[in-house]
Amino acid sequence: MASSSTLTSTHLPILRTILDEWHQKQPVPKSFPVPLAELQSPPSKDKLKDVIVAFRTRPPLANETADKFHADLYAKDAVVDEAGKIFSLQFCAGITVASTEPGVFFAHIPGMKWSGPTLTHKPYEADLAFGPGVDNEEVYQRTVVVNDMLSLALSGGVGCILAYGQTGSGKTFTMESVEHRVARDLFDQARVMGKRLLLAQGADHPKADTGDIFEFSVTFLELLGKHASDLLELTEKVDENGNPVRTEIPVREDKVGNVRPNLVASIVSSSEELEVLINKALSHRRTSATLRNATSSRSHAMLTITVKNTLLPYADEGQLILVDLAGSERHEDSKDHNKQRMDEARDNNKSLMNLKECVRAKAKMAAEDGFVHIPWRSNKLTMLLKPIFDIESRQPSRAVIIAHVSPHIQDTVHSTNTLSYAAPFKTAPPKPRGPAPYDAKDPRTWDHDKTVEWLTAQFTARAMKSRQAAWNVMEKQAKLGGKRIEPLAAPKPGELDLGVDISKICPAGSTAKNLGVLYTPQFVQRCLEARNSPALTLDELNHTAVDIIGNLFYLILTAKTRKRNEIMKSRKKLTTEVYGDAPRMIKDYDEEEFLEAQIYYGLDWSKLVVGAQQKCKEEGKDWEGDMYPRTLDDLMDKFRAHKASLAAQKASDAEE
Ligand SMILES: Nc1ncnc2c1ncn2[C@@H]1O[C@H](COP(=O)(O)OP(=O)(O)OP(=O)(O)O)[C@@H](O)[C@H]1O
Repeated sequence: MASSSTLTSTHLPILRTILDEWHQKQPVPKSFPVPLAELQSPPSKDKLKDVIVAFRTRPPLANETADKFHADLYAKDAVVDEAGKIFSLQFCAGITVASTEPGVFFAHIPGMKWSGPTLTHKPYEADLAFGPGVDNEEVYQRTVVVNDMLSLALSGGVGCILAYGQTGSGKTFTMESVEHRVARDLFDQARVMGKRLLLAQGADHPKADTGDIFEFSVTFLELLGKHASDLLELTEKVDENGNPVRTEIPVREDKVGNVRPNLVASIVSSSEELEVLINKALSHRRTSATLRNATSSRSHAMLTITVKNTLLPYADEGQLILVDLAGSERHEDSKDHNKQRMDEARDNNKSLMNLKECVRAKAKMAAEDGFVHIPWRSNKLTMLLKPIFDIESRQPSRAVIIAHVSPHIQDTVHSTNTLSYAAPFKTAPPKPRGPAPYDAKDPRTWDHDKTVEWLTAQFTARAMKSRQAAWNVMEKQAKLGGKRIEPLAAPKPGELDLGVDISKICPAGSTAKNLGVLYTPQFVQRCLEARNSPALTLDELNHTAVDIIGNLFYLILTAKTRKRNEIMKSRKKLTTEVYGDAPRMIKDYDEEEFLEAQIYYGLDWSKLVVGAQQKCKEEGKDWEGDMYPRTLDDLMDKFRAHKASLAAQKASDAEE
């Protein structure tokens, strides 16, 4: 393979001829099956994938070809201006879009034989592929809108859009446009959703006209190498090179397992305010990038919009995370860097590799509906994306990754790296497997009748509780008056008023699996619409509905976790069968590694284990069989990540 440095502009005419011949033999490229104007609102949620991957290439920029060859005066198609300066060289494509949906890019890889230059054409597949003629609005509609990312965040889920690619390939161009469009659409969509929810509450709600029930806060974080800082922090301080000095923000898990870096969270209440904030953060990013005498591609920039539903304050907060990733660098690109730049490049590449592992694992897990370990604790970037990768999170999440490549043949080596990085994220939708065998503890296997029975039991328990509470009050009053009342008898059939019509919450044909994919506000809305008596006040019904859907999510999560434990157990059994009964503690760590980890944690070890045990007790979970092995797993994961970063540091020090 000829690298961009061995390829010269004199090869371009022959490469273009080979490419033309190849193009003539190819079928007509497939365009999008549904034109932009006819794009429907999001498909059914069952059909949405957890990870969607798109490729994008941009048009060549003016004089870019000449710049890439440092203006080769002897090129056959060089156009020279009066001053003798090359201002134009004909462009040669390094990428061809063969199909847009499903997406297929061909990378044209130049090579050299004794007989002259050659081209190899390698296909890469994604869910979507955007060629140079596709504008930002279409990219936004086909990635963010079609995949329902805004409603996901407004409904308490987590949506993440990531832009990946080589420096100059168009990541920032895409992400800035996505950010501005999100600012444009988010508030309108929030008002529509708010009005719908308020309507279900009753028309006389004070905010029924505006639908103004969401609160939005925004943070903007920059991760440069291992150093996180707040792009919204105003700073006057500059270092000796004139670079702005921002406070380093620690990125770590707190006691309850959240990763919430201490950033300035700005409250915004309109598209205009969000626009202003985005522009401010982007200008800080540009300024610091320019002052550092580099491009923005050296850092990851993460804009997080957090959404709180004031109508359902006890439901999870939604998040929309937009990440403009640092450009990946090849060793060749970084050979002239100073130590600091090399360290940054190494840290960036490491975080991008970890990100790849996590995204792949998430995509695989969703496609197979099974358990796959997601190593999100392995570095700061993936830790910051914990809500996307933590399999134990109850929040639904979805990620769209847009991989950008340069259109030029001189960049094909880089482009193939980018495409082979992102292509494995594309997974086939889960195969229809027929109904899973019934398992009383796994709602995903329940039929309609069992689901109705469970819902009825949930509402009955709630009604019994309020009946008991009402009786307690009566008994207390009677006691004060020196009287006694009859003990509370079991309700007669039909006597208990549940306050809702269960058949409206779970209509014919619907099962727990269908309810499990509803967002919390959707389930609440359904319950409000099914309200048929004043037995439950609106507020009580809101609470009860959030509790019940929470219980259902919990059962589903526990069923998945049980599966995880079974898989881990069977893995251990397999290892024992093959290797004999090695001196193992729980799972697959040996005693030596276990001891090393305990030394690393010191006194914190027992504090963390006892803390987890306490929490487990409070939550009524299984310690021995479930939470204890998991706690150890987590501690060992962190320890291994620490060991891996020490090893990487050592290796790079040795290289120097
Ligand atoms: N689809 C596009 N159409 C037209 N111009 C584009 C497109 N994508 C990118 N560009 C232009 O290409 C140049 C490089 O794009 P951009 O800065 O977004 O790349 P990048 O990958 O973010 O680079 P870096 O990593 O260095 O920040 C910019 O001048 C941008 O305006």
